[in-house]
Amino acid sequence: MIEIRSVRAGILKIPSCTIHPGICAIAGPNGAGKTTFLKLLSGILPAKSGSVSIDGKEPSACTIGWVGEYPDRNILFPRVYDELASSLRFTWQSCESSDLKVRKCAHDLGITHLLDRDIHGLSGGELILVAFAAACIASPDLLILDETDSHLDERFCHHLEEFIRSSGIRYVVFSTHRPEQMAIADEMIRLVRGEVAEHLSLTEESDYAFPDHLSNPWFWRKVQTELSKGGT
Ligand SMILES: Nc1ncnc2c1ncn2[C@@H]1O[C@H](COP(=O)(O)OP(=O)(O)OP(=O)(O)O)[C@@H](O)[C@H]1O
Repeated sequence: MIEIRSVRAGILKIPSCTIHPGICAIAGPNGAGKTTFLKLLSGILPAKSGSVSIDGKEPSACTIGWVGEYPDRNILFPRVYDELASSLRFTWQSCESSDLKVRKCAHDLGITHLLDRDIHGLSGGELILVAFAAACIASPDLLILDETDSHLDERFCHHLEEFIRSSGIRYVVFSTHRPEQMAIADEMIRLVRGEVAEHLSLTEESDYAFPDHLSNPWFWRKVQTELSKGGT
């Protein structure tokens, strides 16, 4: 579990919050504290008081993958292939093993055609996919996606859940403004002015009342289920 206890950090005031293994969506209006919350989980932002632990360890002792809205700021290598292989370079694995991992991940994400491209010529969405692949290849304990979906098309967003679930990454926490994206999560936390206004499971329908069906993650869950069955 990810346990947050009596935390104050930046705008955040969180008495207690537990995130379970799986996919967790962070929702809330602009300035509510979503990115701050993600920084807290990743250890980038230390808590002024209280504690954060991931399976009993401090975030700094865990492998954290972070993909932001503008990943070009964190990309180190000019060629896509080298960026994807970067996290494997110092892990004592053979070049063959590292090459296989890079090519499998690129294949699974549908970005094999980008492997020899220069990072600087990529579109915003392609950059996100490359940063996402590089983060996943490192097998993080926690993968954080901060509003990455704002650059991604519907086809990829739909594919994202399948990829994440087959990746074996224990915790994925992402922020989004899109209810149809929240629908891929197992649980959702809604922040308002730095506080947890709601924290609910999306695997069991509750009596939570979303104002209308288009802002209701369960509505989108049903749409996705129908689409995956080939319905209309
Ligand atoms: N380094 C900082 N120094 C001062 N204030 C900050 C800092 N980082 C964030 N804030 C403030 O904390 C609040 C929450 O910011 P945060 O980026 O976490 O919001 P958010 O929910 O991710 O917003 P958005 O949906 O607009 O991206 C905002 O009012 C922001 O101005």
